[in-house]
Amino acid sequence: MQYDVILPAAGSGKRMAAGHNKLFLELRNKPILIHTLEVFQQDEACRGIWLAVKPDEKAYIQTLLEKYHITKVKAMPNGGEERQHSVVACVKQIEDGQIVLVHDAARPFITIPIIHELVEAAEKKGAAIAGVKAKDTMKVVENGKIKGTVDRSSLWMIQTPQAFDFTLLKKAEQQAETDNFLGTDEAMLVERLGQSVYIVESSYENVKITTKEDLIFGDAILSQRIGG
Ligand SMILES: Nc1ccn([C@@H]2O[C@H](COP(=O)(O)OP(=O)(O)OP(=O)(O)O)[C@@H](O)[C@H]2O)c(=O)n1
Ligand SMILES: C[C@](O)(CO)[C@H](O)COP(=O)(O)O
Repeated sequence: MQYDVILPAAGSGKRMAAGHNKLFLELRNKPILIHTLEVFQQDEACRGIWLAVKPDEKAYIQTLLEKYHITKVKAMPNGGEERQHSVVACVKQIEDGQIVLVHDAARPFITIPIIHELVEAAEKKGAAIAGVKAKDTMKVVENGKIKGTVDRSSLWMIQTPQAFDFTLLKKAEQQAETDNFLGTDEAMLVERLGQSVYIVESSYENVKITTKEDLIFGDAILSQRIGG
């Protein structure tokens, strides 16, 4: 069970408003980006890491890779305007992928058992994504008015990693480019091909560091894991 992982890390962190790439913020004295990279560096099933970065951040990231002995990064292509474009930039660099995962570099708390469940599911079914069951009631709102409530029993909050047969992922990205379609995750691109995508139940700890409150939650997760 081998896989490659694409880590889009070329965002602007607007919602974090840190004044720089939020992935350079530290949790327990270590950059968020490194926390994420270390999971895949340590996973023997991970063949290679493909990291989409901002051109002007490449040199700094290279120093981080050397400092933390991250040796699996195969390429650091320039990210794009949208997350999807950053993922495509990595897809174009992978030559002989079989199972490829796409994982937000901003999700540092993913664990190897969940990764392996996703890889196994993608090997069997072609596409599998991480998610957790919705905990809040979800409603459709238009102009400040509730238009309806979505049945929560079938609602999941979707995360990454998202694992794919590489041929399928490439086909989905190519079709999206042809159609000028922009999705918020890669699963959307595969779904629109009519391909079934399967869920693997993940953890509520697998948060995406997006706003400042997530840093508080993230520190608490690390404290619990380290026992500190
Ligand atoms: N053009 C982009 C946008 C996002 N990302 C990456 O995709 C992941 C998830 O995106 P998000 O959490 O939205 O990060 P940002 O786009 O940086 O945040 P914001 O939307 O608040 O600006 C992050 O690891 C981010 O670095 C990327 O590689 N290229
Ligand atoms: C891919 C994702 O993490 C699934 O929930 C999410 O859609 C990314 O959204 P973002 O706005 O690009 O962070």
